Amino acid sequence: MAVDSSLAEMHWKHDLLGSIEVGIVVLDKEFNVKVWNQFMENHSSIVPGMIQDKNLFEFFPEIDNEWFMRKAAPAFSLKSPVFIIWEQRPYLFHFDCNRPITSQANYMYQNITIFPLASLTGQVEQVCIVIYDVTDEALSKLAMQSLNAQLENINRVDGLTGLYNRRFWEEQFIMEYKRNHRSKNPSALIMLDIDHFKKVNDTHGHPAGDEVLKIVGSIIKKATRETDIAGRYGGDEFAIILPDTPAADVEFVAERIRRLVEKCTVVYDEVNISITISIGIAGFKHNFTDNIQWLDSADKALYQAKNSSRNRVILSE
Ligand SMILES: Nc1nc2c(ncn2[C@@H]2O[C@H](COP(=O)(O)OP(=O)(O)OP(=O)(O)O)[C@@H](O)[C@H]2O)c(=O)[nH]1
Repeated sequence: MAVDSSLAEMHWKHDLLGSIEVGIVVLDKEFNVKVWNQFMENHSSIVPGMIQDKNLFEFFPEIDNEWFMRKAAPAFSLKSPVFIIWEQRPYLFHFDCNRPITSQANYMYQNITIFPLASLTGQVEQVCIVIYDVTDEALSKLAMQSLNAQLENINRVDGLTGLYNRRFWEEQFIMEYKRNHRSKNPSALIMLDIDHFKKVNDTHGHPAGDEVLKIVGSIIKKATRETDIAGRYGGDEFAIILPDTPAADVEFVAERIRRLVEKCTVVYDEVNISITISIGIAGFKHNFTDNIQWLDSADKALYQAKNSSRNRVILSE
């Protein structure tokens, strides 16, 4: 018996649309659904009979329709395909991610292509949207980005105190020095050193000394602004850049840190350890010829503080 050829064609088209692992949706100019394949049915639980000839946005209110219509416009008017990658928008249809429970994805990441479908007259009355599930690719790229960010952070941060390490702090200091030459608002530099720290180590042990360093680091973090650049310069010495800050304000910050350290008691192995710090401050001067001069000024002020009974803040001339 001869099979009607158009019926046979319909049959294989149906099979084809049903078996491919991408979403296929055909829309007319009013964004009414003309084709809805098995992939779309499986992920949305909407069968073709329910959505056929209905407006897409009524079924998917989460789609930003203005944005989507703007994106699809070139497919209708210029007859050119449009690509939307997951980095631009993670998904068009909010479908669950069918990965194992251990997966971090809360939804299916999607790449989208919108193809113009031209009629025999060359007019584009419909477009075909192809939805690719790119969850695995997206997750591995996001994991890689997060790993890189962690590595970058490890490279910048002192493991003990959580402040910037010396190398990164010095890079910032050089940039700040150059910026100050162009700026009208001078920044200031604080150098800070724990008093008689060797004695802390000798009396209570190195781990107790480490605890003291951690506490001083956390006090510095608490007492400074997010825009200030605080680093562990080495051993028990810390350095802080305070961008665009007048000397009087810097003295106030330094004094606050000094008092907080003086008031706090570090408890280690049930032993109370009291400490003090000495602080030197140097404001930026336009006659500095390199950044080391700025550092030396702050260091000299710190040395003066150490030499005048410690537990003091000295502002360089
Ligand atoms: N616990 C611990 N000690 C450190 C670390 N890095 C350096 N030190 C010690 O810090 C001490 C630094 O001492 P100094 O700054 O030279 O002298 P000080 O005893 O603090 O005396 P003044 O600075 O003159 O008040 C040395 O004993 C170092 O061994 C560290 O990461 N942890």
